[in-house]
Amino acid sequence: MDKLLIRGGRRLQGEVLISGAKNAALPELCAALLSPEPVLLTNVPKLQDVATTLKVLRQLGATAERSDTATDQVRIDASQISTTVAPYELVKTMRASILVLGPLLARFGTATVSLPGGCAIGSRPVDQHIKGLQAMGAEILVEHGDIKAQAPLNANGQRRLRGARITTDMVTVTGTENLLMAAVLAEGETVLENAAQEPEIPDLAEMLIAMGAKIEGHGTARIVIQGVEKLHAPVTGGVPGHRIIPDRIEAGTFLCAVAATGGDVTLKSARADHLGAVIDKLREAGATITSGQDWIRVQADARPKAVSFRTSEYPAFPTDMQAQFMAVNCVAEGAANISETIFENRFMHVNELMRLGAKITVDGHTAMVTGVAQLSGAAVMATDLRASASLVIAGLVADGDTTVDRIYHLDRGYDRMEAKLRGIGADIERVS
Ligand SMILES: CC(=O)N[C@H]1[C@@H](OP(=O)(O)OP(=O)(O)OC[C@H]2O[C@@H](n3ccc(=O)[nH]c3=O)[C@H](O)[C@@H]2O)O[C@H](CO)[C@@H](O)[C@@H]1O
Ligand SMILES: C=C(OP(=O)(O)O)C(=O)O
Repeated sequence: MDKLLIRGGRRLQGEVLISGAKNAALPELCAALLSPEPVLLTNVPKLQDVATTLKVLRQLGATAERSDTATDQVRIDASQISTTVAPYELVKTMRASILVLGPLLARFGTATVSLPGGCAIGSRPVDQHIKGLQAMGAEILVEHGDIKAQAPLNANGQRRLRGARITTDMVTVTGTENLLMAAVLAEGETVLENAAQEPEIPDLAEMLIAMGAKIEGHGTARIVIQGVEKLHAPVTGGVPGHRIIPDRIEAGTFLCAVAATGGDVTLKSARADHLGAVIDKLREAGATITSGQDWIRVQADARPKAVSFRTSEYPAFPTDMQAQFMAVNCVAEGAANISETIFENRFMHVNELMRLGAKITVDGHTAMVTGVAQLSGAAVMATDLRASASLVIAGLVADGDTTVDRIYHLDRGYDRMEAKLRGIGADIERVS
């Protein structure tokens, strides 16, 4: 199994190119199931989760291939689907496979998708996805670990979802995405209240609009969709395809790395307007951040100051940045509280950070971090995707060697992280 070996203490300097967003790529690859025409996506990150999604689409009978020449491009042809069943063997490897449920049910009137189950960060039920689809007339049976869904018969004897007004009990990102993708081909109007506003939602909506969907209010808590009969291949500004937005969490991770180690790094193809809460907190920590339309520069010369924060739905501080910012606080001057409000078990990185000498106590949903002047390198183990990133940041700033084991978690969501870090001066390598 691969590990990362990091020799800490290097200042980071230079430029990094940010990849397309994992959390936009996954629903958008699944959205290709909504059309019989081939869908081209560009700026698709090279991640294990993307490879898994392509496997899920191929298992359904679609062709889904990355271009050999333009390697950020993926083409999906879902004109010939052989099954509408997504089995446990695939779904268990990636929770986001649940995102095929809405598109399959909307276009084919039937879908069976294995229940994803929980993961290291929490129990993560999908009850809101199911309740929303039921409000659209779907009959849903959950048995033997599968969600078996069927759309109602309409006057023409076709199985087609019906538009509905749906208010989810909580803000759910993939729940909003699944219901949005279901609604675009439903009969009549759907109103999604309490919708998630994360930037990946408006990006998905823009892709669907480029395919002929009628959507308003995306990016707000109330999305209104008028269902259409069919969708075509996406065309953006007269050009075939849809370009995925930059990954705000990858960008935020690099910003935190520089805030912790010190340095001067410019992120290219990065959107500061998607990272408002994180940038505010990094400025509070003492970093200087400047930005343009598609770049962000971070300069950090002194030891960071500890900063308290609380995770919440967008536009507040993202839970997917909590672990990485905790790593910054671990080496900061002073003490800070971090409250996690989205997932019940997202402090798995704490014990590993403590192996590196961090001073952290956890009380329920709050971690209290007292910065230390120096972390010391050690062998640590990744427990989930962002926990892995926080251990890499801590390793970059620690004294001596750190090895991070189980980096398959990191590979799920970061595109060649160690190569990008090496490009800005980090001493980091992948070892077997
Ligand atoms: C692929 C993807 O985009 N993943 C992101 C998505 O995950 P994901 O979409 O799974 O997260 P949700 O927004 O759905 O979860 C928010 C909270 O709602 C709860 N919940 C959700 C749905 C439901 O039916 N019932 C329910 O109880 C969850 O357990 C959690 O406590 O948003 C999370 C919150 O920003 C991010 O951390 C993940 O990176
Ligand atoms: C929790 C995350 O992803 P997923 O929802 O795919 O597990 C993440 O990206 O931090």
